Amino acid sequence: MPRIAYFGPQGTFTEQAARSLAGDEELTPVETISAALTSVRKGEADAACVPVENSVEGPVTATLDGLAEEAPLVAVAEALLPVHFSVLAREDVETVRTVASHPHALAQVRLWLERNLPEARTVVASSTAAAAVAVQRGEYDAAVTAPVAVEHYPLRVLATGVADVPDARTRFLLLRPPGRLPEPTGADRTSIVAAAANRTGALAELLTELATRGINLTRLDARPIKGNFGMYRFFIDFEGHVAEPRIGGALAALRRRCNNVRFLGSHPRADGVAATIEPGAANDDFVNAKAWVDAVRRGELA
Ligand SMILES: O=C(O)C(=O)Cc1ccccc1
Repeated sequence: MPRIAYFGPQGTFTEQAARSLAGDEELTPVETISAALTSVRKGEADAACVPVENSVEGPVTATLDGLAEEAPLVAVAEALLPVHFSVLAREDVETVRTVASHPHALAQVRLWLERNLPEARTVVASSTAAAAVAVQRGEYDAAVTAPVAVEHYPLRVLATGVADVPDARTRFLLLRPPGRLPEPTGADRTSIVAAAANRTGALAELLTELATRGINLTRLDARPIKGNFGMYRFFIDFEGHVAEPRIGGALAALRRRCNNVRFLGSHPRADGVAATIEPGAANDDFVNAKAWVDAVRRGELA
């Protein structure tokens, strides 16, 4: 049976995302984002489900770095989950002195913790569910978890629906080895990672290639290139699908201009928001303009 490795253990937000993206695949929890990517690269799993960004803390750096290096993987689908947390504690705990969770979860409940558990020191865990496991084992007093965690880890529920930012969301990717791309839908996202040349204006030139083709960006993150102090690679998401002429043209231009470009996928957006098409930037505009140039080259038009 095909298998999806997800960032676990059981009861993470990523498991929820993987369930929403899975068909008949079996879901297998793994301990880290990097282990999920590795299991696909080794052929132990057919796909990996990992978080990529959230609206409070921004990028999930383990995912970005993991996609820029080693064998290429491409995103074929995404899920967008509203994120609010439960706080779970062991039955025997009277005063919560330690509260564990994934760093992105701790960042999203900082104010709530200050107000409601002022004596608690925060401790970073590999995931929200790993924090619940550690609480069960007696390592910490409480965990900030996904709402489903309590079904796997029977702890005392101190609070539910906890979120400093009410509309917080996290986006998750389903990643596979390169293969057939999802069909374009008109509401797609394309992702790349590129290392701009180290000279004045290089990033501006790269972005101009997108802007002049009427391509709307949805995310831009810089990450250091390890072992190369001061050098960065840029993760760029934008509206559209590589099958569309304006996106294909932009990727070709980036390939010419950048030291390194890696295609990270074109797939339907989870929110279904259709691409903004600027005047002159629709598929037909590109196709017709190319047909005109071809005719000029054949000597048929002036
Ligand atoms: O630890 C988890 O449950 C995850 O899936 C990562 C995460 C952490 C915080 C918010 C959303 C996703």
